Order: sequence, then structure tokens, then C-alpha cells
Amino acid sequence: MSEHGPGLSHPPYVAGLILAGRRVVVVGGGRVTARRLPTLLDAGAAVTVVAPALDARIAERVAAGEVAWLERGYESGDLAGAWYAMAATDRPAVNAAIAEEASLRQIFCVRADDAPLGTAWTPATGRWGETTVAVLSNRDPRHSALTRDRLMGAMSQLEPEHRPDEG
Ligand SMILES: C[C@@]1(CC(=O)O)c2cc3[nH]c(cc4nc(cc5[nH]c(cc(n2)[C@H]1CCC(=O)O)[C@@](C)(CC(=O)O)[C@@H]5CCC(=O)O)C(CC(=O)O)=C4CCC(=O)O)c(CCC(=O)O)c3CC(=O)O
Ligand SMILES: NC(=O)C1=CN([C@@H]2O[C@H](COP(=O)(O)OP(=O)(O)OC[C@H]3O[C@@H](n4cnc5c(N)ncnc54)[C@H](O)[C@@H]3O)[C@@H](O)[C@H]2O)C=CC1
Repeated sequence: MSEHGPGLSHPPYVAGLILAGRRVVVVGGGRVTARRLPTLLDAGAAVTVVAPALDARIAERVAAGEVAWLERGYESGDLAGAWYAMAATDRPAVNAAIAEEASLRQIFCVRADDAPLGTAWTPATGRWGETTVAVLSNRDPRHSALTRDRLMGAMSQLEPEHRPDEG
């Protein structure tokens, strides 16, 4: 266990969300959102970011027309129509309000600042051809990222005929 504190009493149930064309609302435009945006866009999600200010990497995506941006603070109702949500502001009270709206609407929602109070967690992921590797631990993200890196490294050591998508 890391310094992240107690985790979950049950493991998360892993599902591959099919997000292509589906509305995903991410609240907060900082480093955490910037890190997670590429995989959401790879999945084809129709992402709206709600934040008064944006990390430069997110601003590039907005300028390219890949992401919609509401240039303001979160307001109740912003999650309407979303299939998935992320509360990733640096304000715990705001993240709590987002998670509450998500629960009322029964939208799975990651809470970046206090994970056990959310209803979904973000795995460390890697892609090998058409194969996706996803790792979750019990609230130890660096361990998850290291394990992902080891798995991806192990795949690159396999003979070509044993590699996913190449056998
Ligand atoms: C539980 C989870 C819920 C969720 O947010 O989805 C969660 C929660 C929290 N993370 C925190 C901190 C950091 N997390 C990272 C990095 C990653 N975090 C990711 C996932 C998850 N993080 C979820 C499942 C984790 C699991 O497997 O158990 C990764 C794997 C995937 C991704 O984000 O894409 C990605 C690696 C990506 C990659 O390398 O590919 C870094 C490193 C960095 O930022 O550089 C730091 C800072 C350094 C440090 O402290 O280690 C804090 C404290 C925040 C605070 O201080 O307030 C919380 C809050 C809490 O635990 O309550
Ligand atoms: N889960 C994880 O992997 C990690 C989680 N964290 C946690 O997530 C939080 C966010 O981290 P960073 O992205 O690094 O923070 P950051 O400081 O880079 O970005 C915060 C963002 O929230 C926005 N914001 C502030 N008030 C808002 C409001 N009322 N409505 C909408 N947006 C608002 C800001 O404009 C900014 O874009 C941290 O405070 C920390 O608690 C931090 C690192 C990793």
C-alpha cells in the first residue's frame, strides 16, 4: 500500500467502456485532465471540459476542435446527458458536488482527489496493436503504472507469433 491511504473493500469491476460518440464531461482543466484526455479521445468520446482555465495541452485540443470547452466553473446540471464523468478540479468541495450530481444521475464518475468517494477509477493503460492492457491496484497509481510498463515490456520480448494481434 502506498501513501494514498485505505483503498476499496472490494476490487473494482473492470469494464471496457465503448465511448465513441458518447458525451463525457470532465470538470477541471489541469494536469490530471491533460493526462487523461488522450485516451478518452482515442476512444472517440465526445468530451466537454468545464474549467475557467486550461492546461496548454488541453487548449491545443480545444483549438483543434477535438474537445468542447465551457470556460467557467462547474455548475449543477453540467453532467446532463453524459455517460461518464470526471471530477478533476483542485477544489474538494467542487469535486464533491460533481460526484453528487453524477450519483443522482447514475453516471459513473471518477473523483481525482478522493478516489473512494467516486464510482470509477482510471487504470494505467497501454496499447499493443488492437490489445489494451489496463492495470488497477488498490489506490497505488505508481504501482499500477509500473506494472503496466512491465507488462508492455514483457509483450515486446515475446516472439512475434505469440504477440497479441500478430499470432
Ligand atoms: C484511485 C485513482 C482514482 C482516479 O483518479 O482515477 C487515483 C487516485 C489518486 N492518484 C493520486 C496521485 C497521483 N496519481 C498519479 C498518476 C496516475 N493515477 C492514476 C490512476 C488513479 N489515481 C486511480 C487508480 C489508481 C490505482 O491503480 O490504484 C493513473 C494510473 C492513471 C491515469 O491517471 O491516467 C496514473 C498513472 C498514469 C500513467 O503513468 O500512465 C500521480 C503521478 C503523476 O501525476 O505524475 C500522482 C501524484 C504522485 C503520487 O502521489 O504518486 C492521488 C492523490 C491526489 C492528491 O494528492 O490530492 C489520488 C487520490 C486518491 O487516492 O484518493
Ligand atoms: N487522481 C490522480 O491521478 C491525481 C489527482 N490529483 C488530485 O486532482 C486534483 C487536480 O489535480 P491537477 O489536475 O494536477 O490540478 P491543477 O491545479 O493542474 O488543475 C486544477 C484545475 O481545476 C480547475 N478548477 C478550479 N476550480 C474549478 C471549478 N469551480 N470548476 C471547474 N474547474 C475548476 C482549474 O481551472 C484547473 O484547470 C488535485 O487537487 C489533486 O487533489 C493530483 C494528481 C494526480
